[in-house]
Amino acid sequence: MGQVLTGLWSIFSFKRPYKLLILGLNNAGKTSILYHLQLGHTIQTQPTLGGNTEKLTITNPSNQNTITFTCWDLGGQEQLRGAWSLYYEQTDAVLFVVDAAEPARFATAKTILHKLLTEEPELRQSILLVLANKQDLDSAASPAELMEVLELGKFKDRTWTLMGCSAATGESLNEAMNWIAESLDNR
Ligand SMILES: Nc1nc2c(ncn2[C@@H]2O[C@H](COP(=O)(O)OP(=O)(O)OP(=O)(O)O)[C@@H](O)[C@H]2O)c(=O)[nH]1
Ligand SMILES: [Mg+2]
Repeated sequence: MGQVLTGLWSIFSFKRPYKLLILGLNNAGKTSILYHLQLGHTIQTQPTLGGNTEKLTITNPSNQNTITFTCWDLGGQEQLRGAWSLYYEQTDAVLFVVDAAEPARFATAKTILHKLLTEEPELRQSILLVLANKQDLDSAASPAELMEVLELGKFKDRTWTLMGCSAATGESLNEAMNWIAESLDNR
């Protein structure tokens, strides 16, 4: 009887996988991050021309819930960014990746990120995690520096955070996914 009830409960409490969109300028490290999360090690990447989609399953550390994500990693080259909006529908979380070692492109990254936050109705309910990637490089800006440059503090109505990470070493990638899982579970 207990098993039947548990089975029925799992049917009625079924949740669709969360949709995670991985965006950012080309060369930021989006694909490297996705596959490090999935495979647990660094892979060699090519610029993404369409998109990569992968399923990720993680355990929310605060309540041990198993959470499944459908992840979409889109190409960040300028001529490809116009197609991003085709993927916005029902996005639960945006992972916006910045190459922290390329200050010359911080202003462009900021413009694009602010546009996503202010001009895209389909992303209004999405939580946001900004990753300051390539922290393994000495020249990388710190998360605190990038926080200032990107001026995220003014987005008071949005659940967001910014973390440093490295797809080369795997530093902080699991913590990043844990933050997303906890934030979505608490929504
Ligand atoms: N040192 C270092 N290199 C990285 C890191 N993450 C990515 N890279 C390198 O940066 C380059 C671009 O990485 P990708 O993951 O392909 O970047 P992307 O954001 O997917 O780029 P597009 O697909 O063109 O949008 C590759 O040479 C990666 O090996 C990192 O954390 N540290
Ligand atoms: Mg890519």
